[in-house]
Amino acid sequence: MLQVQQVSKHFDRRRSVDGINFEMERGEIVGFLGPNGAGKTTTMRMITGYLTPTSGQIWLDGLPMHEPSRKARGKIGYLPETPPLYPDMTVMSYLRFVADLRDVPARQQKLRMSEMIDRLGLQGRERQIVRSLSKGYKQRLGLAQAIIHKPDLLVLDEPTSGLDPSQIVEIRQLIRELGEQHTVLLSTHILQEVSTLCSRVLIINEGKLVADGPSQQLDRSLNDKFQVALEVKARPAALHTLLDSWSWAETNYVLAEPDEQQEQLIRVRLQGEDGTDFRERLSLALGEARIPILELRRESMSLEDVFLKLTSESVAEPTSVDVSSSDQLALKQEAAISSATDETLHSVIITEQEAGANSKAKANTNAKSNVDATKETKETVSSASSDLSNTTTTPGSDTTSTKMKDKEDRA
Ligand SMILES: Nc1ncnc2c1ncn2[C@@H]1O[C@H](COP(=O)(O)OP(=O)(O)OP(=O)(O)O)[C@@H](O)[C@H]1O
Repeated sequence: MLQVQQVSKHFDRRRSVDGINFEMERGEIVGFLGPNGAGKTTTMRMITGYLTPTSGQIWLDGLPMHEPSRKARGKIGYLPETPPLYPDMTVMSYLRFVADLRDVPARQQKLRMSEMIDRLGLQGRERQIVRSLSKGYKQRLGLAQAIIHKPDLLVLDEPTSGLDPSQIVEIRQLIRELGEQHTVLLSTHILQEVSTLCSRVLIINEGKLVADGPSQQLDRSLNDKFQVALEVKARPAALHTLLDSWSWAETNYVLAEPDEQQEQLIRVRLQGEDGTDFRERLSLALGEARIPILELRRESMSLEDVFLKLTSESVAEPTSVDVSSSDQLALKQEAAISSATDETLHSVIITEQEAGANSKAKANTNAKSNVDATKETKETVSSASSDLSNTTTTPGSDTTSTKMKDKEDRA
């Protein structure tokens, strides 16, 4: 339905959007994510025909949006970050005005306006002056103006930004309902919003598209091996011997006190050879060794982890399904390191069986700098969006001592 082909936008020679490509199918709800200044709004404004691309083409149902005709514009509904409302009009007079602008035939206008009132939950507010509406109701009216002409594609720029939690829930529900009849492109900083609303996610960073795929699949493509986080009570020495004897799970890291002979709480992250779930086997093996399990949970990257990873590094090509093994290695190191506290980073030794001795040394250095980069990005992103920072979690943050070993080192 929508084809964005090699689109760039330069402002004063600065590339705000840099050669992006993607397509959207009818009926999709696509989340458009990126840090502040990444180019989301600029891209959306080009798709809606409000900005002309410096280069590239945008096609909507075969009509060129890079040189939009009135007919092409009529196929799009757009809710910018600040809803385009006239504060001195009443709700009804504003809807009539927009219906006129959007070429809704005069004989259909009354019906269409009352449909908008019902659909957007604006009953009882028809005669209210727009200025006096709450932010949530202004957003509803903004959505009404975006769909009054029954567009095929709905483009929503941060539709829940600045709303209180109950208004966010209401607007999300409305978007979900709108998604049943419209194709939706939605930009947001709230990753949970993408998980709950969107079938697919696009991530843009510094004007370039760095990821495109179903949100679930993005997580898997960056994390294709089954991983578990485990907390047990054992003597580290005994646990190491047991872990070494398993061929079906590889130890990513172990967090334990230095005393190898002292029974203690130990945190372990294990990784299977592939995506097979080995939790049952693991619990049986630990039971047999009489090692009590205090916690066992599957570890996967959250959408937030994916977002932070992809926006904290420059990626030339969008990640859709595959990543290189070196990328996976860096990811594991980053994940392991981010589980340790700041105080414990100095004692971290990276474990990677598939990496050679040289790359191990390099990995160690990279891992530490990754921590700084990741922390910095997290700070940037969280200052940019309080919603994002609310969902940040780093397992193992209360650990007092970190020791990471691999089987080779111990041998
Ligand atoms: N009209 C303009 N003139 C000059 N620069 C612009 C203009 N519009 C956008 N930019 C620049 O383009 C870059 C991308 O901006 P854009 O608004 O698209 O980012 P965004 O991802 O929507 O950010 P945010 O999440 O903060 O809204 C920024 O560096 C911005 O300053």
